[in-house]
Amino acid sequence: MDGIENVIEMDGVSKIFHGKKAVDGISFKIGRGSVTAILGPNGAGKTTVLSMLLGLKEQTEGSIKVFGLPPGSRLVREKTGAMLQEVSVMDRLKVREIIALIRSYYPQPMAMEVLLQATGLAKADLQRYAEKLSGGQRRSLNFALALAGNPELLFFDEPTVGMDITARRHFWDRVRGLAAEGKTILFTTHYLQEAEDIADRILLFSRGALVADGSPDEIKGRIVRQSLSFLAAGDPEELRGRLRQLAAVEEMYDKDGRIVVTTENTDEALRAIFTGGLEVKDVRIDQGRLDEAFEQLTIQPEEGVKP
Ligand SMILES: Nc1ncnc2c1ncn2[C@@H]1O[C@H](COP(=O)(O)OP(=O)(O)OP(=O)(O)O)[C@@H](O)[C@H]1O
Repeated sequence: MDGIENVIEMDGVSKIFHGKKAVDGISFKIGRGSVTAILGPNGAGKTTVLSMLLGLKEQTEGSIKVFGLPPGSRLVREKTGAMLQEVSVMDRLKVREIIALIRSYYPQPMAMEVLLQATGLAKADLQRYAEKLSGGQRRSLNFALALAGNPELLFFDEPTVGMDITARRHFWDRVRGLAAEGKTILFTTHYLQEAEDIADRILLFSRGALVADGSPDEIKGRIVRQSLSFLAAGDPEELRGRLRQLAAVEEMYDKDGRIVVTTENTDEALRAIFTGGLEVKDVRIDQGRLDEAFEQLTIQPEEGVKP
């Protein structure tokens, strides 16, 4: 242990490619033993952030520290493992030889038995040539290579793309096992459910910027507006006019023949509606979901027309 509490520190980091900002003034810290998801749509800058943290790309502005050191330093590399989107394994070598080679680079590699168990690679796969592996087996081999050095910090870039549901579940079960051992995990995904299910913290990226940072619940609580919907029991125009006067009502629109109002506090809005004697019927409360939050935060400006 090196006594460093924050495994990762990014401060005001930007990356410019040919005059275009792919990453725009990002700052965050990642504590030891946490499982963090970088969530965002295609092109949000997720892979670029991982590449900078791995020392594969240099930032244009800002400072990046991993274990208190510049990314890519030898000491950092010894403590880090990564599974990236580009799956390239060394052909003409057997799986056992590739793993042995990568293990040999590290001072305290993970024992072969443990490695097989942690990644789901079968013993029989070890004798096969990498080029003969199926897509799923190649993923397992890449997972094994990421773990070979028994790293403290693991990066996974969209790790479950192309995996079927069973493979995905097994993968995340194994990652949870690694997290339970105290490893720090940072992964990118554009699956909301995955981020919500796996991570204890979500960094939400949109167009290169960090637009929300918190636990899945905090993110929901912060940005998901609750809504009420109902039918008009009397004159709908009069009802709309009176709803506009209520402080608890933020926005109002029609959807599927119902009047919808958004509010920060459904209890207060309901109380105002009933104590004011507003004529409503068939009232429904919608708690809001993370998907809506995601859409709200990552919506492109040209699509950002309010309903
Ligand atoms: N080497 C490069 N040269 C020029 N532009 C780049 C380069 N790498 C990334 N970009 C641009 O930077 C932006 C962010 O890309 P990045 O790959 O980091 O996004 P991402 O969130 O990982 O997306 P995806 O989910 O599609 O992998 C994109 O607009 C992309 O076109």
